[in-house]
Amino acid sequence: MQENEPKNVLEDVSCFKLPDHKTKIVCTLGPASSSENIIRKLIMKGMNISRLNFSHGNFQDHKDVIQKIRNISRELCIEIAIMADLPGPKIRTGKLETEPIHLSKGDEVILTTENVRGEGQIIPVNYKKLPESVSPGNFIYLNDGFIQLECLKILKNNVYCRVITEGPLSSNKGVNLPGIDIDLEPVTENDLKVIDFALDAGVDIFSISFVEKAEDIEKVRNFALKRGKSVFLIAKIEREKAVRDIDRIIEVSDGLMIARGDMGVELPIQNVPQVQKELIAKATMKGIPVITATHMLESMTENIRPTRAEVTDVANAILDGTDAVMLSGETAVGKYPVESVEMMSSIAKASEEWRDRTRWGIERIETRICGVEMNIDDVISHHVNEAVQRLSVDYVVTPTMSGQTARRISRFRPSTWILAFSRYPLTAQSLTLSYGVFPVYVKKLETDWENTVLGKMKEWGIYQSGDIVVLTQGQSPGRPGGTNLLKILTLV
Ligand SMILES: Nc1ncnc2c1ncn2[C@@H]1O[C@H](COP(=O)(O)OP(=O)(O)OP(=O)(O)O)[C@@H](O)[C@H]1O
Ligand SMILES: CC(=O)C(=O)O
Ligand SMILES: [K+]
Ligand SMILES: [Mg+2]
Repeated sequence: MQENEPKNVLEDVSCFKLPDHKTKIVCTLGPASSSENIIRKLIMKGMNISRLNFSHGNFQDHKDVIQKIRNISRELCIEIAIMADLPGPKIRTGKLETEPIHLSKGDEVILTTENVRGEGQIIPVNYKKLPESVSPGNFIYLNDGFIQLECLKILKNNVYCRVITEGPLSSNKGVNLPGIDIDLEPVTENDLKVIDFALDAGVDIFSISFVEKAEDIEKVRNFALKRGKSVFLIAKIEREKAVRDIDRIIEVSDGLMIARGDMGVELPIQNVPQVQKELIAKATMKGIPVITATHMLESMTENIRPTRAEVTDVANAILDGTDAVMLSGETAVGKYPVESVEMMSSIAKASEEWRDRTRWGIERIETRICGVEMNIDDVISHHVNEAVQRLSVDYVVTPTMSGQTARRISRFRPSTWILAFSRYPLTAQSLTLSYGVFPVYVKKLETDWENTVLGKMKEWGIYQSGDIVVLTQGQSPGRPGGTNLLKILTLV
């Protein structure tokens, strides 16, 4: 395992603040959330991971935001991970002269691949092969599928369409051609440039858009390795191909994102909930974090209160077993970014309390994990979970190199916090994504790690005589995957 520079992680954490919920919250930062003031509030209200969508904004903007997040994270002493979301081969509309424009039912519009600004009925699109890819009768979707066009005819660089479903359109919105084979590699040249930039800025968590196969993930990992960096790679599942090849993709991914925005156009929209449930179950079994994304509190982009359906959607994703929930437009461009995170946190808290009480869905997870062949890590994590349920355990404490042990325990969604100590910055960073895990980066974690950890707990004032702590341990703390001991301590 490669050791990256600890640019992006709190060093020698001297404070300890457990949130009141264990579900992790990802916020997309954008124009509505790039000021220090808003970033500070988002962190205080529960953001764990900042997502920078490199489909928008420029490198300088992102660089400034990265610096601000780091400064404020240090000031508040709260670990925040930064995730760079790669643009991928997403086809988008170009720049419109005035925006938004309204496309009305029955209108005729022209999608052009020429390098022009959108005006009147002309809408530029950034995919040169559009005219040869579509045929009359095909449907083309704009803006996450909210606008539906039917292709009428193709003339040179122009695709003439009729508006079937109307709606507003702005610059740089997604164009989807479900069912049509598009000749674009999932990891583009532009993506590699973004990775280059992000690695230099100390970002090493990436979400890879429009993944189709395991090789897409490997391409990014190898690219980073050549630059001497370890990376944490989240496969964004938003294409039918990825859903079909999910088992191979999971094998090589460090995490999954259920990218429901594009998924809801690329797949029949009514299949999204089932895919969500299956992906969460698969990721949980594998012990990798899964993020449920897009439209979670969409109406809060404009309104201070969400709909009942949205609140229920967030709660249901948590009850399905998601590690993290994500906000997109709500925090990037919305009117109420801070209120949106606050709302997420309160839904998470209520859902988790109810689940801890009723054990809703938990037995299903346990049965699944214990129903197949178990390895040593599985057995240890299963017994940690047993201990948490039978004794009134105050903390689960685990030293971790790759993060595996902490993630395996987290799979059971225990009601106790898992304090995960690592001397690997990327491990500490990436554990911010896992349900119920509180990662701590420590510079030194040698054979006497138990004293280091208990010392930290004393320093934080959470060491109380009579507390029960479950510790896991490997015989050689330097080796990954070697956890083979479980210790139950009553602190004196
Ligand atoms: N850094 C940014 N600068 C400007 N606008 C942004 C930025 N990040 C997000 N947005 C805006 O917020 C909207 C929602 O964000 P989101 O991250 O879901 O992007 P998207 O373009 O819809 O799709 P995808 O996530 O598939 O790239 C975007 O459509 C865009 O208008
Ligand atoms: C997040 C994202 O890319 C989507 O939902 O499509
Ligand atoms: K993107
Ligand atoms: Mg997408």
